[in-house]
Amino acid sequence: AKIHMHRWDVRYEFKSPDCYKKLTITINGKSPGPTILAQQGDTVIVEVTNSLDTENLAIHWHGIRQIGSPWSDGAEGVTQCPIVPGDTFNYRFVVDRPGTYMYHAHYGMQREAGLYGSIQVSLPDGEVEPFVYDYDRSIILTDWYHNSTYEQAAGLSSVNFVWVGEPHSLLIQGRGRFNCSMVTDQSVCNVTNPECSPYFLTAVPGKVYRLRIGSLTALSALSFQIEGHNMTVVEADGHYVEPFEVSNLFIYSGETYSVLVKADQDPLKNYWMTTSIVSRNSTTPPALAILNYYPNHPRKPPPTPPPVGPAWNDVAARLEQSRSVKAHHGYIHTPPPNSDRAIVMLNTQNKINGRVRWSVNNVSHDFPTTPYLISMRKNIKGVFDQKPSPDILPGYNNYNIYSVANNTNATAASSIYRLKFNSTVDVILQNANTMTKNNSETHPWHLHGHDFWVLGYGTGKFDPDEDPQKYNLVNPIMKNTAPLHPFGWTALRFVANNPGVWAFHCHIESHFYMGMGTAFEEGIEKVRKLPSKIMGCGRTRGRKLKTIVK
Ligand SMILES: O=C1O[C@H]([C@@H](O)CO)C(O)=C1O
Repeated sequence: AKIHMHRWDVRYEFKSPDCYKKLTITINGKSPGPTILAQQGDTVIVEVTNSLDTENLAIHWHGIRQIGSPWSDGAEGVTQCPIVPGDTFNYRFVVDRPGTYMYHAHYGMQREAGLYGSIQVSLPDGEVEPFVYDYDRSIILTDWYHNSTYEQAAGLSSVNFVWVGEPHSLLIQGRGRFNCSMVTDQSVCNVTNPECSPYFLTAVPGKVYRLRIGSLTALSALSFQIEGHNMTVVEADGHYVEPFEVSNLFIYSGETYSVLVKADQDPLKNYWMTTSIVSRNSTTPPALAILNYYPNHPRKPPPTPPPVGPAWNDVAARLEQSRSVKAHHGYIHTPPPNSDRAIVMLNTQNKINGRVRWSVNNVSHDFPTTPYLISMRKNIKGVFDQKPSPDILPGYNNYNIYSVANNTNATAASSIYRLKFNSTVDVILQNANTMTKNNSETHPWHLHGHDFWVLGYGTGKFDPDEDPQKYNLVNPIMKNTAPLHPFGWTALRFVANNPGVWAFHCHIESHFYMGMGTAFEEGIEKVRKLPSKIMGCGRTRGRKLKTIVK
């Protein structure tokens, strides 16, 4: 196994990814940042220098389980103190499974300022994938706001709630196009800026392309489509999928998919690749990229109008595609037949102390200033709420998921779930109506430190007697992120076998910021000695000195 050493300098720079000039977080001058390439079993070391000057930093390696290195997970408040301006921090982890992963900032709402990139882990020498292709490309889809994360965070957490609203544009691999005619100042928005020229993928006629598509949107659920070409889904979150064909790929923030595309259309023209918003009635226009048939000019616009994405409110189509994602027949990890514990997580929008928040079982999550991993491993008392979050909302049976949420009992707390080491845990995510009439949103839930089996998706309210009998225990896909569809439920199973403390949260940046998450602790006593570099905040600060003074 090899060791890959990366040195990253993270700073703010003015960039124009959608032609509009905005302060963007870059890595070594780039957003998206450099792609991490490694082979299964390799060690990756990323030496991160925080040159943001006035802002803390933490970076999460999304989909990497961090077995034996929970302190490298990069979840600020959970596994480490933030990297303060000017400081350097080494992330060191083993990439133990082949597949498509991502990295992104995990401090405040920093991810949406542009700190993200791809991780590609290849198979060991001599091993092959269960599908063939000629070339592969990584494409990360994001949505993009011209407002600063500070402005957004202040609006979300004030009593006079200001919602972030719909994004200004969508980006395909860091490139989009804002309508500059809405901006008078040419120096702020200029369509001829090369930074916002459309992304293109050059295809040699007859060849097969593996597109590794990831989504790191701040808010939006997306559909991705290529004019005139179907796509065969072959990988999801690092696991092989029993291949199925789609004309559009639904993808939620935090997910990755590999699709195969054959360049078998008219080679004399180029084709549109587009991504558009679903699940919200958005005003944001689709992003356009070009599938360029060699040797046409890559900027030659396709002669036809871009394909229109699916209807934003067609939940059934999205549910059906979610259900189609199953483990590839030669690569099934069979889940344990039963679970030791089932946690039903009711997702609600609430008002707490006059502020709009999101809750699970009436608990809206607040992060403690002392990271859980450190306080639990070092037995520092009194830094987070010890009363565990409930496994089911008291009165759940009478909760009407279709009525406007008015459960005034919700509180903000830093409590988490403690799991028995090696136990099998089911999490049933249950959606509900928001505080807006006839409204329920899509929430992609992401689990750190594990892959879970997706046992099933359902509509309406989960029935604890009937629905588990319909779980797919035969060939469920394993993932690290799965959508919870409007007014529906999603059932997940995982084995709590990775010593550490692991965040579990809605991957929508603003929802996570508004409390939509929690954490799981398992086997904390098995965690090796914590590196001192993760400390320095909250009650982890100056501990030795304190003892001496006493
Ligand atoms: O958290 C959210 O708040 C708004 C809306 O529910 C209240 O303005 C919205 O669309 C969200 O997803």
